[in-house]
Amino acid sequence: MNNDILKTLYSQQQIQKRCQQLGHTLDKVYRGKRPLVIGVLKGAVIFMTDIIRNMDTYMQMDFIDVSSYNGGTKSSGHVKLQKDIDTSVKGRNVLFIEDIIDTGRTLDFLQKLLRGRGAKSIRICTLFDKPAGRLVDVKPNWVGFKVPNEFVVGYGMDYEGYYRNLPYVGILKPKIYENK
Ligand SMILES: O=P(O)(O)OC[C@H]1O[C@H](OP(=O)(O)OP(=O)(O)O)[C@H](O)[C@@H]1O
Ligand code: HPA
Ligand SMILES: [Mg+2]
Repeated sequence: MNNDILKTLYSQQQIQKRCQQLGHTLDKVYRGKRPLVIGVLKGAVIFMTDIIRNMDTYMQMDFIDVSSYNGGTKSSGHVKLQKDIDTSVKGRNVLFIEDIIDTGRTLDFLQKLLRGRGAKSIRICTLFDKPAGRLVDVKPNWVGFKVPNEFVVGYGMDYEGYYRNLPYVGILKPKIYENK
């Protein structure tokens, strides 16, 4: 897999350090609020498991599965709900955990969905933010790192389902996805 990466953007060590910092910040914010922490499948799984272990806060977790890239490098423009959460969000403090916000479509869809179900508060923590990709106005409350307007993989982020298990994040060589 390493051979397919053009450039490393953030190392495993940098990511782990940032997870600790963000976890401690969220710990202070959510202490006593019993949040429902929702991971957005599949990309957020790796970050979710790292961040919550840096929080000494009573919380519950759930997962929602939406997809719009279908494994490729371009958003289809249509966010499809593949699997819903099992928990009621009415009156709950919801914290979304995401791997990346790019066009903003995924989180725009999810915020609207849970607002309609009566969540008390909805906040977003994303490890990566690609502001130059934004097509819909979504503002995360906490961001780990910014990434340039390139297709990035690793630490949960995929191309055709691969590379999620890379412990670091890098730019994928365009030759991997060109002529597809
Ligand atoms: O801001 P956006 O343009 O909506 O892009 C961000 C979303 O796209 C990716 O998910 P994807 O739909 O590829 O599903 P996956 O998490 O299963 O890879 C990523 O994990 C985010 O959830
Ligand atoms: O740059 C990206 N890489 C992987 N998945 C993504 N989903 C949105 N943007 C990206
Ligand atoms: Mg995702």
